[in-house]
Amino acid sequence: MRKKVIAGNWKMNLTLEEGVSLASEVVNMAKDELASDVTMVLCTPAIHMAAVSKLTAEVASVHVGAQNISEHESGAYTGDISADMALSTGAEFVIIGHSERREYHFETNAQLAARVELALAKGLTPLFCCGESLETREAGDHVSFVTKQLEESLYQLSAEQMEKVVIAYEPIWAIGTGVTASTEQAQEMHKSIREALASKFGAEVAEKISILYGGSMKPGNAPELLAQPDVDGGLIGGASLKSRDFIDIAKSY
Ligand SMILES: O=C[C@H](O)COP(=O)(O)O
Repeated sequence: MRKKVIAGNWKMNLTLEEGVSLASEVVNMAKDELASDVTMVLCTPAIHMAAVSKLTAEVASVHVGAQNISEHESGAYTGDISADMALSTGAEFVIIGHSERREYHFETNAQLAARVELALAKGLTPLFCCGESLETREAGDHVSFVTKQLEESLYQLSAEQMEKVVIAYEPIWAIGTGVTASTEQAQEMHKSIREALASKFGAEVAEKISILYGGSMKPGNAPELLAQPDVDGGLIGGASLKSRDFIDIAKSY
């Protein structure tokens, strides 16, 4: 049975006070309403993580994640945060390779490979993001593009390491646009990702890996997306900033 993961990516939103208030609402609703087999993750801005971790400690199903870590352990990297720093706040997950970081910070697949390895070595669960642009999809190259992202950032891992990674497929054209991938588009890509992982790491490993969908997921479209056989959860941006919507998505299973 694959882990069901509903992760919220707050991106660069909310003051510390607003973030604590949102996390508190999510924790209280999760306590009252959420099935125990759903893992929720709040990927907050770095400065919120310690305070939010204190709140999530009250409920076993809600965890904190960082939105990024450096591939360096420590040193003169102004503005970056290390895996150890994230861990010291109570974070257990980390988003690696979000398309916004790939685009605005020019992160490369090789750099992301190093971050995934460091996260695993330190005991953080990587939420590894992949996904194609509209141009790539319209050219019909989406499967090969995403497969290349996996090859260049994950194929150096051992099967034992790979089992600990969570993948998030986020078509760039669906992020923050209100346009969601159709259930067929999502399932096609999730199945392709699982097949690629099976051919590299073996079917048994691939079957254990949770593959999340991200891109305009909302309470209205979550049930049909989450019902797809290879969709094991969601990485949610905008709708994770509203406690009611976020919890309702998690209840869609
Ligand atoms: O990390 C989350 C994704 O970028 C999805 O964002 P969105 O739900 O606002 O489209």
